[in-house]
Amino acid sequence: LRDYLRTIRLAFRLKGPPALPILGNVLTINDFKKLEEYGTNASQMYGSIFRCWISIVPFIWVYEPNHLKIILGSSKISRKNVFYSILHNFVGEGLITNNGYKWRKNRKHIQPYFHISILESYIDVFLENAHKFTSEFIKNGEGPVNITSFINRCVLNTLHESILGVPVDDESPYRKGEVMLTQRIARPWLLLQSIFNLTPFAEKEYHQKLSLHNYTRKVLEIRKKEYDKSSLRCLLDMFIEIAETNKDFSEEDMINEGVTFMLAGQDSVGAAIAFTLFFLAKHQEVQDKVYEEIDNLRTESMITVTQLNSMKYLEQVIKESLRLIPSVPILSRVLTEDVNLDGEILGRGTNVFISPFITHRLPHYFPDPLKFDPDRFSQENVERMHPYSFIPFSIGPRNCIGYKFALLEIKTILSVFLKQFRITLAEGHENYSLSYRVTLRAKGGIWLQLHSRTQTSSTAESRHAEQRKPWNL
Ligand code: HEM
Repeated sequence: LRDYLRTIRLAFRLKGPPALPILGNVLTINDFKKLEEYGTNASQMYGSIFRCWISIVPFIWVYEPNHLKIILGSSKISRKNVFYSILHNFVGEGLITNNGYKWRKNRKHIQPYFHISILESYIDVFLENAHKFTSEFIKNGEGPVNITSFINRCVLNTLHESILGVPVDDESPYRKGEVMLTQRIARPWLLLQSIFNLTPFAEKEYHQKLSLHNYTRKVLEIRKKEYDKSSLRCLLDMFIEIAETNKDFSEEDMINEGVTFMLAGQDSVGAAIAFTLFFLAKHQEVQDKVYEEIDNLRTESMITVTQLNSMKYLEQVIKESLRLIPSVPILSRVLTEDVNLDGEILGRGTNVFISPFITHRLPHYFPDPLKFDPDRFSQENVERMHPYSFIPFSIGPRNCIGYKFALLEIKTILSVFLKQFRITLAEGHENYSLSYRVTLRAKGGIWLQLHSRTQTSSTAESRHAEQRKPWNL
């Protein structure tokens, strides 16, 4: 109670958007235009921190890189808060939602499997799915096309094979699924589990979780039967290897983490690819430079980590796109110690929102912040950048474990696709409007016009598929 009263006193002193009695600011969560406006102008409107109210609970928004260094730089200062416990209902208890010993133990076990030398083994899967994705348009014409659902399907297939080790089938519950978190925040009485349990949403969520977990359990059984230590094919195989030597990594851990990785790597990557394509279609001169970089690569049958790492300009473009539209625009934490942010004391127990979206638009770190300019990420500019000013994958001990995986995947898909097609924006779709459900997305999708770069529609996909071993389910 004392911690709560301290935060209330702080919240009354700080500036923030106008709030309704009892509801506070929760209605804004479905007002994407307002969210975008606050996100873009926060520092000019409110200074270096501001408050909002989720019903009667104050949340403090923190976005200055020096403040983020204090909060995200150490796992002792903050922990994941009640919103992540709500996500337990969806993803189960995995790296994203856990705190303390459970999180530390699993992160330590899994981290080595995200070393670049191991990620290399996924590149075949990335490449095959990149060719499948691209060949859909070779077969079906050049548009205009809403590219979003094609990207999402490609990303789902890629994850299914690299995390679970099996291709997507009709039974896969990962094809659908809906996070209830934002709906619950918009109706804060649903944040009380006992009330939420009385609603049909609770039952839907329960069945969703059950099917995700049951399906993953079934796949794990298959992987166990096929397990061959000398050729680990997917992340579940690696989990089996961890469990062999670590008694504290149980079957439940494998399932919870399997579900977590499947959900963490989908919409985040899908949004990053879709928005990067949008910006490339809008900025032809940038697209030309990317094409120049990938033109020399022979991506038909193989691609290596070295080649992917050599695509420096493409990486700058992806980063600039993630700066403007970070797939995960808001994180949340509760402080476990008092912190002093330039003279403002945030007490233990204070809930904070951390917003990559706001940080990435701070004009004192990114001049002319709304301008799409990949040169911000040239090597010399990056050397001068505050390390906590660009945080699409978060930063510190709880950063995204999958960020290298994501960058390799995104680069593979984009380079194969852009080698085949020049893209422009479809008529009438020159702008996007944002919507938000834990990740950002383009309302109505991203519409592109495709222009084939080669007249001979080489069936690179089939050539590549011939070289890969078939999946033996
Ligand atoms: C563009 C793509 C991606 C973006 C922008 C992204 C962003 C993030 C962010 C911001 C966090 C921190 C979340 C928080 O603190 O609440 C995070 C955590 C995480 N991400 Fe990603 N992610 C991406 C792709 C992936 C992929 C492909 C995977 C898995 C293959 C993945 C797995 C995870 C996991 C397991 C965590 C929790 C890590 C921990 O707390 O130890 N992510 N990601």
